Amino acid sequence: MATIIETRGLTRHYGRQTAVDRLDLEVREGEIFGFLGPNGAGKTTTILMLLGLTEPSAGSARVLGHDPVLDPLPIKRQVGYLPENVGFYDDLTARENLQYIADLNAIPRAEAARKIESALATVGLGDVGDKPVGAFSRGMRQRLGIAELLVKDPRLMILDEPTLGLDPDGTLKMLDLIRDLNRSRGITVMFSSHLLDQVQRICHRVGIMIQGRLVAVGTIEELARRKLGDASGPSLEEIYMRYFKEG
Ligand SMILES: Nc1ncnc2c1ncn2[C@@H]1O[C@H](COP(=O)(O)OP(=O)(O)OP(=O)(O)O)[C@@H](O)[C@H]1O
Repeated sequence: MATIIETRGLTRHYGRQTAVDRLDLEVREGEIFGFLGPNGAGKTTTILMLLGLTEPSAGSARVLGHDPVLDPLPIKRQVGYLPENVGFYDDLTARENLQYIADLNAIPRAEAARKIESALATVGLGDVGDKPVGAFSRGMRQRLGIAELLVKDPRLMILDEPTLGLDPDGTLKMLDLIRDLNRSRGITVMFSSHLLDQVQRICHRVGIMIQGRLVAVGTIEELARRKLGDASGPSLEEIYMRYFKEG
């Protein structure tokens, strides 16, 4: 499987604080990778460095074969990024918001119209495409955020806490959507979360960040075996607590 994200010694300091500490990370094409860690672990900072939105203090990264510091444009073009707080124009409808994004990406009108219809249907917002986004629930806004990414036809989606603030139903819908997009379109997904059960539900592999350091990477089974000596028993929550406590 090809490597789609790779970092070597990736580091970011803020003043005296090290937000990301010599990170070696690999995400493979076709997988759903869960980037897990408590608040302040360095997940968002890592994501921003992968996208060329924040410069590393040391180390390097390659995303889809490009260096985010030297060559960020092809990354921005091919990666769909959902930030923790998605911004929309509240007085525009869902369709109009997506049209705006399509225009920004210079997608011809006829092609954009097709992509927008398909994206709205895929995320389950086909019926409310003409409603102003100001009236949308947080779950609907998050799904519209995914629709926005789909209009760009990304090879890779990087989602920062995509289920934050969603109720249980909204959370399930979002996770199912992520899994469907991965399965049916082969889109590689990296998503960050501090909610363990979610990651466990849909991720092929996970990485656990604690205080800027990646303390473990693997499938849930591998992590369970390594830390607890038993592949069948523990939940990710137990694994996470072990790593969290022991560092
Ligand atoms: N622009 C900044 N200036 C100063 N410190 C920052 C900045 N951005 C992040 N930090 C610090 O770096 C550390 C890592 O933050 P980061 O947002 O990457 O963590 P996170 O894992 O994404 O957490 P959360 O889930 O809360 O977003 C935190 O201690 C944070 O306070």
